[in-house]
Amino acid sequence: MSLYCGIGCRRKSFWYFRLLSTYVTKTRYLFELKEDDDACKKAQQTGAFYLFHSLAPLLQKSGHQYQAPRHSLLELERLLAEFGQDTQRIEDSVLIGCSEQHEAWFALDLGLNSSSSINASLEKPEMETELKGSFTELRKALFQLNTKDASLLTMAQALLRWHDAHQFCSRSGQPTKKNMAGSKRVCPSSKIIYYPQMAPVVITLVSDGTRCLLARQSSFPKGMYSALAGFCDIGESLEEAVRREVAEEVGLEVERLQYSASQHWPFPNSSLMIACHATVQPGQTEIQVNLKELEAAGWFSHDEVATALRKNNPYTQQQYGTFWLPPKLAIAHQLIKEWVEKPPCSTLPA
Ligand SMILES: NC(=O)c1ccc[n+]([C@@H]2O[C@H](COP(=O)([O-])OP(=O)(O)OC[C@H]3O[C@@H](n4cnc5c(N)ncnc54)[C@H](O)[C@@H]3O)[C@@H](O)[C@H]2O)c1
Ligand SMILES: [Mg+2]
Repeated sequence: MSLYCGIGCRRKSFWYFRLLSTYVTKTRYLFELKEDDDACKKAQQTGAFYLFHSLAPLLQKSGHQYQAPRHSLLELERLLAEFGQDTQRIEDSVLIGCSEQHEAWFALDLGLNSSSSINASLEKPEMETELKGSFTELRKALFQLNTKDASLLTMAQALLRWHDAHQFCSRSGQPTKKNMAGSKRVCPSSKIIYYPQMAPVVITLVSDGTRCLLARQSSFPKGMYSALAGFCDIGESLEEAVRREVAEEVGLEVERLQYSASQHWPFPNSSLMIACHATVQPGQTEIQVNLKELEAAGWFSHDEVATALRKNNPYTQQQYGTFWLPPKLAIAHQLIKEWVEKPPCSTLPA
């Protein structure tokens, strides 16, 4: 529908403007902060900082949940001063988002070696006491965070990790310099601009019409089965990557494919998970597991998967070693849930 309504629908266009404007102005504001170092530095004055130490976010435990506290620039400056550190270190922070009221959010790692300050890693236990929290490995805490914090922290960690790993130009060998927001790094010598990257990964739930195929790697927690996943090769389309991965890992040829959703996944590095449903012909379901990639794979009935989804509690099932599925936050869970609620034989085009 056009946004340029006549007088007759003034009320409607007003609401459209209101609905769009919050998101659009927020997006434009973030774009400005990425492009303009001065504007970004100014945004730090009224912004909020999420703290990390060697890529582990500062978290506070409340019951079974974790929360990520935020600190103002003033609090951060006070903290650094208290530990005898240079406030120049704040320039290492990266922009990770903003509120609807345009309070900019930044992430800063106090443990990684700083490029803008001569100070090495700050003392972790003292910091934790002072900050009334603990720097917790994200892999351990991810599933006990709310969705908003989980998404912000995984993005922040990925960006901080990328900066830490791209301090030098691969052409000139000279140090690269990050822009204020951390949306790129530039080599002053070769003039090459480096942008943060993530690797595309396909994740596919294969079905034969009545059953779905689940597999596990030896590195998975005991008893956990998931959909088939694999990194895209360079030059491959999404469809080619799915076809190749399924053939490589279980020796099957998929014939129909349906895109479901995507997700940023931080482990072990930054990946863009692209989730799909795929089918094989009912007569061509014999699995040949590639043991270099997988520990086991098998067909599971609708009832088995529906029961596992209902009971899914990684904390208890890991202990008893029963068959269980990835937790809610993982896109594999969403893909499996989608199949249980609407098996793909009824959703895929003929
Ligand atoms: N979010 C989810 O629900 C979910 C579920 C399953 C897997 N995953 C993620 O998907 C990713 C890929 O799955 P996989 O391990 O089965 O992949 P895979 O089947 O492609 O096998 C991994 C191997 O691929 C090679 N490889 C090729 N390109 C690579 C790259 N850019 N980075 C790292 N290795 C590369 C390496 O040899 C590596 O050992 C994993 O990182 C895993 O964490 C996420
Ligand atoms: Mg794989």
